[in-house]
Amino acid sequence: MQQTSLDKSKIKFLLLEGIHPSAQDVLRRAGYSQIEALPGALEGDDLKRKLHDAHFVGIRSRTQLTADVLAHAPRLVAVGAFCIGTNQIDLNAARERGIAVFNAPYSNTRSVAELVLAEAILLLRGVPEKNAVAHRGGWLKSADNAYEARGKTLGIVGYGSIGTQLSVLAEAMGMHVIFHDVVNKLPLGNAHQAESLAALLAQSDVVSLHVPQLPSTQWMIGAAELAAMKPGAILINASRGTVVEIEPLAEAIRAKRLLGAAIDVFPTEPKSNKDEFQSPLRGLDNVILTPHIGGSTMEAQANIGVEVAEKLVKYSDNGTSITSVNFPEVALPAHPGKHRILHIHKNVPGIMSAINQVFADNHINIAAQYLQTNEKVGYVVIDLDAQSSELAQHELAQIEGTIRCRVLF
Ligand SMILES: NC(=O)C1=CN([C@@H]2O[C@H](COP(=O)(O)OP(=O)(O)OC[C@H]3O[C@@H](n4cnc5c(N)ncnc54)[C@H](O)[C@@H]3O)[C@@H](O)[C@H]2O)C=CC1
Ligand SMILES: O=C(O)CCC(=O)C(=O)O
Repeated sequence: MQQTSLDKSKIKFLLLEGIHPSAQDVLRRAGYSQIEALPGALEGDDLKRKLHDAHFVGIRSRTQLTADVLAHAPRLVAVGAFCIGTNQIDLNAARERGIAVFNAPYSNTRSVAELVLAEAILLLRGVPEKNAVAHRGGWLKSADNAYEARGKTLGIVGYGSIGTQLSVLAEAMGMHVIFHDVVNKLPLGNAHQAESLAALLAQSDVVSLHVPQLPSTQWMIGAAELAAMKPGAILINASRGTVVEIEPLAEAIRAKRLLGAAIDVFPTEPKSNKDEFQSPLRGLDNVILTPHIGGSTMEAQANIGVEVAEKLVKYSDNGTSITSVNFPEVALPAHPGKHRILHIHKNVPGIMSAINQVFADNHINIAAQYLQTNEKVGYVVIDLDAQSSELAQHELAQIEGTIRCRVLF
């Protein structure tokens, strides 16, 4: 169980994976000075060593925060995922340790949608292959297998933030849009929901995947699904590398059953820009291979830096956990003149009564109290007079089921 009450000068932020400097600007403006920013991801013992005394860590998609890694981060209060996906973090393990996780659910949406649309147009025209041939000194002037996007059907799998943004852009280009989602979604514009994934695959000239990494999306496009696509169709994956089986895709391209593909995410991705990228798709001219840069634009990265850093600052400064992906969400007002206790506990019967008993037994007046729970964890925030906070924190920390107890001044 962690008991903490630190002033800002002692709070350590570790920012990995080249997070945009806008994040540091936000943290410094908020009064935090202990910030270590590294350009790459860390793993294994290097990651554990760095996390040992960090209170906050910022990562992107590469750093794996497993249960084992989190167990080596005794002071960690919150994680900032400076991206959309949070599959690289064991969210349950974090929650059970009282570690809140925040992300940026919308800041790179547009960047992904624009890239995908551009790839669809280039692939429909066979540009990647013509470009590769020209680089080798050839000249592939031909209209064979070159098509306009206008009038073609785009099938979007996963009609969430990116899928819907892409849908609007594609319709503006004159494409027909159909989509498949596990949830019934309001279609934008003239798009409509396909009856099933199979129906979408059978009708689409371009299939683009925008689902999260989940057990249910693992290998959702394999040999059978590729065979169910229209002959000469195009596949685009800028979601997660676990969604598409790469060998059957390479085979479908080699056999010219599919016209082309654009793949931004891979089952195994190099750990850094210095490592070799290995894939059966290498050398296939009509496959666009990009190094997981769907969200990597200056605009998106600067916005993400600000958005996630602001969430970490709010959580650190006053306990606000709104938009956390694994934690009860509490929006808290400022607490001028009061100390604030943040008590994170297992959501078990009787624990709130034990907490309130501490205040009754010690005659401590509660100025304000906020409670939010989810299935596993409760998060109670209590404002009280400064002279009582040390005693209250000490007593609250003894309650069975306490995960973490922090005081803010
Ligand atoms: N390549 C890159 O750099 C980036 C990749 N991403 C990836 O894109 C994913 C999607 O992002 P958003 O659109 O913001 O997420 P979102 O959560 O807004 O949308 C995902 C949609 O997929 C649907 N879905 C879930 N399971 C499904 C299934 N089995 N079949 C069909 N639909 C299913 C959901 O109902 C939801 O509508 C992220 O989870 C992330 O992994 C996101 C940003 C950048
Ligand atoms: O920019 C990154 O590092 C990861 C982008 C991504 O995949 C996401 O936002 O989920």
